[in-house]
Amino acid sequence: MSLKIALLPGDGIGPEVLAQAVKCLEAVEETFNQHFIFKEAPVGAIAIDKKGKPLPDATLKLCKESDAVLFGAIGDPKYDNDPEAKVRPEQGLLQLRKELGLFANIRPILSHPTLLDKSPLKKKVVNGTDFVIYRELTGGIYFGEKKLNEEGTKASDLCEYTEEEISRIAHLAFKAAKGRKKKLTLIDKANVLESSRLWRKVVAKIGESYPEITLDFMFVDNAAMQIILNPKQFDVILTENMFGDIISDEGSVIGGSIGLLASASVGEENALFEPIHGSYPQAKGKDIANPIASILSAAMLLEHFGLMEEAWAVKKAVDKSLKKGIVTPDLKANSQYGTNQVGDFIAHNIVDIEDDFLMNGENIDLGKSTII
Ligand SMILES: NC(=O)C1=CN([C@@H]2O[C@H](COP(=O)(O)OP(=O)(O)OC[C@H]3O[C@@H](n4cnc5c(N)ncnc54)[C@H](O)[C@@H]3O)[C@@H](O)[C@H]2O)C=CC1
Ligand SMILES: CC(C)CC(=O)C(=O)O
Ligand SMILES: [Mg+2]
Repeated sequence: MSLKIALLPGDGIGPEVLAQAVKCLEAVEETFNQHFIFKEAPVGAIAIDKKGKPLPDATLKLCKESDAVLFGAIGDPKYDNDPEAKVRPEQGLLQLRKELGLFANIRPILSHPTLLDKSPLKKKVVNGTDFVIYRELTGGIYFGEKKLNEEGTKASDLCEYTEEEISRIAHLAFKAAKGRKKKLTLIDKANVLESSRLWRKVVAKIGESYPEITLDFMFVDNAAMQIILNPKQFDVILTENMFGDIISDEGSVIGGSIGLLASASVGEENALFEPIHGSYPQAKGKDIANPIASILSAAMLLEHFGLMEEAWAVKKAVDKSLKKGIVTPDLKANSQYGTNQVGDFIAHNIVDIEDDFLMNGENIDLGKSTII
């Protein structure tokens, strides 16, 4: 298979972690005889500096012409610390999601057996956690009308949803639940927000056509507590844009580091893969950022195109780095391994699935994920 992949490194640690994902895809090319055509383009703060806007036209064009986008991260303190800034790196990512129609952001949250002591939560609480968040990505408060009065003393952001926007992601989430533990939890704030009441109504109606799925509802404030008290109760979580953003960072505490969590953003025609973390500017250029979230995002890209053996090989190599302790300092204080070394180790361990089977006699189950 030949795939055109747009690489958008972005800002901060984005370029460093994305480079490790590319190394792994190059190892997949060599090992499995696949062909990837990589083309790179600026986005975020670097694009504002170079081209005057966070999503230059040529970057958007490249993404539209590619089979998939592999994204690093965007964001820079010079904008975060300037409330008056007229243009912001984050607008580039939001515009890209909208333009590509990426309405569903899929964020798997898993505990890893060798990392149970990395979570501040009790081992018995996190052990066996395996849920996935379906976060609506192109609607809600991040995209609603923004207002600031002339005096600069009153501001508002509108949260709007249509039945259609809710329904298309709800169907994806119900279908995902069918292949999992058959439970779907809608997280909302329907006791207060009109938009959440529409979510409940639409999702309950759609649930009638998925009778095998147990549907329940949870208010987001309670959910924020339940995710760290009893994460194993969840299977598929469906939620709106901002709630999904917040609870997924919270969920990363279960796995031991946000530097492990990958995501896929999908729509009717396009797909983008990115870590859930941001540009972690404090770590830029220090070779300490965990590249695994980016590498596992590349594995999700492979899965998206049905390259299951290839994705499995990447995840297996990630597993090996975790088991052997070849990890960045977020997972092992004073670790001697940096972003690049971890990336090299994982890339070198992407081996042909048949060889691995013969060497280790392992019972390989391609349908079962290790980290993602
Ligand atoms: N998708 C994106 O590109 C996103 C961009 N951002 C932007 O990123 C910038 C920084 O935002 P923050 O709130 O500090 O979030 P962040 O996710 O960049 O960092 C928060 C904390 O998470 C940890 N962390 C993040 N990535 C890591 C990695 N790969 N390895 C190890 N530890 C890691 C670090 O402890 C860091 O202090 C802002 O400008 C923000 O707007 C934030 C979230 C998502
Ligand atoms: C920076 C935001 C636009 C995005 C974000 O925090 C996320 O998608 O997790
Ligand atoms: Mg976020």
